[in-house]
Amino acid sequence: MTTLAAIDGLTVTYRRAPAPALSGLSLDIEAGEILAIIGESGSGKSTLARAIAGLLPEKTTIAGRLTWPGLDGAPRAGRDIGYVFQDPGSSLNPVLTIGEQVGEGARRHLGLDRRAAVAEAVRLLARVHLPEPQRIARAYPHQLSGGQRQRVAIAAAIAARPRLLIADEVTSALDVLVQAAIVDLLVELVRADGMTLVFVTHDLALASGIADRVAVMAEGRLVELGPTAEVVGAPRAVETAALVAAHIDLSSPPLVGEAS
Ligand SMILES: Nc1ncnc2c1ncn2[C@@H]1O[C@H](COP(=O)(O)OP(=O)(O)OP(=O)(O)O)[C@@H](O)[C@H]1O
Ligand code: NI
Repeated sequence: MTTLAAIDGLTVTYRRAPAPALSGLSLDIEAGEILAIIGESGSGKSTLARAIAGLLPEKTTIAGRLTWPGLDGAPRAGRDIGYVFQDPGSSLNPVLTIGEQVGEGARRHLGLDRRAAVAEAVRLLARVHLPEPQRIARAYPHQLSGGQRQRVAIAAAIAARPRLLIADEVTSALDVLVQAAIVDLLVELVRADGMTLVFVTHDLALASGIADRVAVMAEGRLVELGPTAEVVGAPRAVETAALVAAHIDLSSPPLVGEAS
């Protein structure tokens, strides 16, 4: 297996924060894997995701190393890494058409002219299974449902054909059926293109349904990392065990690795 990104001793302290949000975190991301990052609210999942993508705010103190053995050099923002946020309403520009914003990445990074970029946008909108992609390309974000907007955000994130896609709680604002469809879409896209997916969620069931490996975070530290079935079936960290137990208490569908 090729290592796409190697994180070594990463410590992140936000400006004026009393304590680091990430403390000495080490983790390799393998090329082509689906890696889920789970943990309670405030455990540092989004901080890790943003650190990997180079999206931490200015004046954040960052120590440790992040290297990219799987890339030719440092990743280019928006090109080598695609990022999908929780709320597509805030990541999409309300005054640009869907086609303009999805085509923008292709125009900038793949050197397409305006016409070609619009055609590429329509192709991408079809890839994320939006009905009538030609019509949607001419629409504005407010004319779409939340699930459709999230599909648009995914199309925009993959427009420059990134090696790594980071999805941070991309389904938590959606209802359950739409959640499942969006997760299926992400898996379909990363498998088809050989992309690597970092899937951030507080939902262990959602993570265990798709991930090759699961990383469990607590209080800014990595407390467990392993193949999904092992982590879920035989948790070693108390924090993982608590997440599994909380899931069973909710009597949701069985997790991977549980006896049914
Ligand atoms: N921009 C920021 N400035 C200061 N502190 C921050 C900032 N963003 C996050 N934090 C703090 O860093 C810690 C980790 O937050 P982070 O958002 O990474 O957690 P998370 O696991 O993604 O949580 P959630 O599940 O709620 O999204 C928390 O204590 C949070 O309050
Ligand atoms: Ni978060």
